Amino acid sequence: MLTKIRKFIVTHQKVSSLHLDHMCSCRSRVLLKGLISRVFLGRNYNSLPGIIENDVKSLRSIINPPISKIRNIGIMAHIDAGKTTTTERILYYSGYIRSLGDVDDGDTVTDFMAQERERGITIQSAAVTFDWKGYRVNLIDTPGHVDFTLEVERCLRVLDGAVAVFDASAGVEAQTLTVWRQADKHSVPRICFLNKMDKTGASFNYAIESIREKLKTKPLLLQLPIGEAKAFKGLVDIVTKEKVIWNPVSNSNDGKHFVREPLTEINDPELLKEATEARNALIEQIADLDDEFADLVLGEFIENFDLLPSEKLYPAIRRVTVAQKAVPVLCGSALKNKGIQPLLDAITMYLPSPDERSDEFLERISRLLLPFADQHIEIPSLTAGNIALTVGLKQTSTGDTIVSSKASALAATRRAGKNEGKMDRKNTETGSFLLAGVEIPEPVFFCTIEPPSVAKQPELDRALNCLQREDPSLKVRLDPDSGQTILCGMGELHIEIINDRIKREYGVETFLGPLQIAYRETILNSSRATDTLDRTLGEKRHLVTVELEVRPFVKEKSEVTPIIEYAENIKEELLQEFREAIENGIHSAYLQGPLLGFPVQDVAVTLCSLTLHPGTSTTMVSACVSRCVQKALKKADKQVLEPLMNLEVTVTGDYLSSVLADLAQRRGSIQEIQSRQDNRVVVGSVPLAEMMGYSTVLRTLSSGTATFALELSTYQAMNLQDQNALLNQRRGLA
Ligand SMILES: Nc1nc2c(ncn2[C@@H]2O[C@H](COP(=O)(O)OP(=O)(O)OP(=O)(O)O)[C@@H](O)[C@H]2O)c(=O)[nH]1
Repeated sequence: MLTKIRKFIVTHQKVSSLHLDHMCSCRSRVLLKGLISRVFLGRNYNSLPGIIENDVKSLRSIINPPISKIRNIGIMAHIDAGKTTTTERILYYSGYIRSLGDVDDGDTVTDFMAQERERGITIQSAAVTFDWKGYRVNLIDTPGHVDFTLEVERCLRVLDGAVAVFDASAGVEAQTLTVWRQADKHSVPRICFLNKMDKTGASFNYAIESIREKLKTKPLLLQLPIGEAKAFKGLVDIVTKEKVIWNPVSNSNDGKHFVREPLTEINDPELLKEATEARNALIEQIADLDDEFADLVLGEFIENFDLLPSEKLYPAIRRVTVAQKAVPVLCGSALKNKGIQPLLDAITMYLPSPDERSDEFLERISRLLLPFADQHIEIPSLTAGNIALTVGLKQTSTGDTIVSSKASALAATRRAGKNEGKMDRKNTETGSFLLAGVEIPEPVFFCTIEPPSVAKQPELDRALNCLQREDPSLKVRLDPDSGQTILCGMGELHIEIINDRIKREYGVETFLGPLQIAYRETILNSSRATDTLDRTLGEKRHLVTVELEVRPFVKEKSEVTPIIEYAENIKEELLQEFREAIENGIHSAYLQGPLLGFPVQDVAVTLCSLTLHPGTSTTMVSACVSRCVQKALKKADKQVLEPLMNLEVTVTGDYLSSVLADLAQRRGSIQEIQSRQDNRVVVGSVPLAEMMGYSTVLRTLSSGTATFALELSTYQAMNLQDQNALLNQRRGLA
């Protein structure tokens, strides 16, 4: 059997991120993407007016941050929108300068050329590096003047994200349009910052409208201003429904201090109403752009968006931002020191790291090693026919084939075909140049696994992720009801070893729940159901009606993959567009059976009819089909299936009878008893549920002489009595 087709491009030592060397030194050298360009910045922070050496925070506060914690960001805008002032505030709040510079006084950090200071404008791109909440940010302040567009373009080529600064009283100005197009050309994800909210004439709504109209982009409103122009006081965070107010105790107005407070019905009824409406609109907007988020919203939160936690919104905002489907919009006043810290948070939360900007099918090999038992020797290259190890692959799992490019895989396939002289046409497809992957047996045991504290959950997730890629027979899933992490493995020992490795190799103490059997479910007769889903999300109406039938379908080899059939009256065009969505819906319904929530098998589905309102999303079709399948399954007579194991016990003759007697009590059936030299080999089958702790019992029965092997044979129907006992036990009745 061939594994899933996955191809990766392997690039050796590809430099895809922006490396900033010795940023604090006199002539900082910036190594740009692909080592193509070099920009020399004549800049000495330590000689700035008002800044003495000790004022500058060490850039080593995060040593070698992981690539996921790096942000290479540009700051771009029309002339005078306030980039330099914003950058100055950023450096101040992140601790790299102790006093605030002012473009009007000519003492900012980034405008360091004499001409820049004299004219109060930015000409050359200046790069600064700072750390913010565990992230390393390399930020380039680009010129806003139309004469220096080339400089902007030079920067954009190497940036992974950008902040576009606007004058909130002017909205989108000419140069912003030009820079925006350049950023489009280089596919740079962006965040908008509506600056100068304190200025007379500042208008949040006007600026948003002009972003929508002129930049032809979808603004994601993440904040609302509290007051405008002279009345500008602070912000409402729409995601968390909190108000953010700067300088609460007003002995200092440098903006370092601010408070975040939840909006309440008593203190801020108007703001709370506005924030709730804006949050609901934001949720609808993101659901329209991101299927994963739409699934979440439609599944759990459609009745009440207030229940959707902020933690679920952040990753979705990030995804649509990185995919450039929409642009988060924040606001503030750099000059009046308001709104900069949330902007910094947004940069780290929503803009991509260098590795996220590379091709999604790109995998980097950092080192090649030759194995000598437990010693490894690093080698520069490897020729065909050899075996070596590599480290650091992030997206590859056991069983995948890695190729340097589609073209090289095709060429290799053709060459192989020529040599063998018998390749058929089908085999000249790239996909056929795959090594046979590993056949992964279905896990039969599962148990919950928990870290010692919630804070350790990410470490546990990381460990499980790595272990799963190494060992595809280990499966990890989340229990949709309890939210617990579930480990599924091949046996007691397998799960024990995994648990032990998590402790030793990843340093996470874990707690395992009791080991449980992975049952399956099926139905005994056919049943029909109809379901309709009618939702309006944003401006779109999604309306779908499905009618389908489920029926028992036993194949020679039972498996969970559903058999799907379509009634003849379903139009071919409809199927072409929605087949995948329908099948995804059926698959997801099969994952949780109607009796105990175990996977469903041996059931065929016939889609009898499908009617759709034009524009209905595929996610809605999936959701409706899934719900309808579950409804139909629930109506049928149901049956639990239990794993039946092939068993071989090797035992000396004197213990044979006690082993057989014990197996009889375990609902075992014996097929034959073979003789192997002095030993007897008992071959039979037994339900897995009866084999918990069998190794200890067998050891006692045979004084430690017998051994046994177990392997999944099939899933068989439980008899009614055992099934009822199991159902009662599961429902807490026994
Ligand atoms: N009222 C108000 N004025 C601001 C704000 N931010 C910047 N300014 C003023 O706007 C003018 C331009 O600010 P800069 O920070 O130099 O703008 P820039 O975008 O870097 O300009 P270039 O480098 O020339 O492209 C200066 O006079 C600032 O004091 C703000 O939030 N509110």
